[in-house]
Amino acid sequence: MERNIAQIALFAAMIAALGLVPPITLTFGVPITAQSLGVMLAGAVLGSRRGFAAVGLFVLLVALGLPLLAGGRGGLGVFASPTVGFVVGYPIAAFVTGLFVEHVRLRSPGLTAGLGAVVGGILVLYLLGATGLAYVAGKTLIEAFALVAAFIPGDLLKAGIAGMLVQALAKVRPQTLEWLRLPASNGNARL
Ligand SMILES: O=C(O)CCCC[C@@H]1SC[C@@H]2NC(=O)N[C@@H]21
Repeated sequence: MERNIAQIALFAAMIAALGLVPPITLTFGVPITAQSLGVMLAGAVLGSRRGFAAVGLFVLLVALGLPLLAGGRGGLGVFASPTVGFVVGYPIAAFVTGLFVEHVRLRSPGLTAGLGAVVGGILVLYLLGATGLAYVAGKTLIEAFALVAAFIPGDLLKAGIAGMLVQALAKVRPQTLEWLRLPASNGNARL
């Protein structure tokens, strides 16, 4: 229990720390940010429920006004900005990444985590992010998807980094990755 709380707090703090990397804001008001790497890692390392809790805690602190988003932003105004779908989608992206690693077995933990990050941290997050962007900026969903496609190369790189970090963690501290111990007979797909 205490260990869970400590890990959840640690990952929320890590996402906040990644906000210190200066963002590059694109013309449509959504930045390239290192924080989405933290979201991928939270799901890939902690799994679905604890990953959701860690990222949810981070988003709650932002909503309460702490300037934890890249560039020192925070407060309820964020939820009326072009990034609303991404911020609301962060915990869901971590949850889906976690679900993936808990239920799919690939050749290595790193590959499982990397692909989980692509599914949760790119596919699901972009779906929510583009929906929010379309709503706030008065664009069609197709137009919003065309805009957020600009993030794909950077986010594929982040998913690769998440996979490599999880692979290293699986070697030096496998007990951290609780999902590694889930039995294959537990409905897990082996690919
Ligand atoms: O700081 C915010 O208000 C949220 C920014 C969301 C940015 C999204 S996350 C997925 C994609 N990859 C990036 O680097 N930026 C966008």
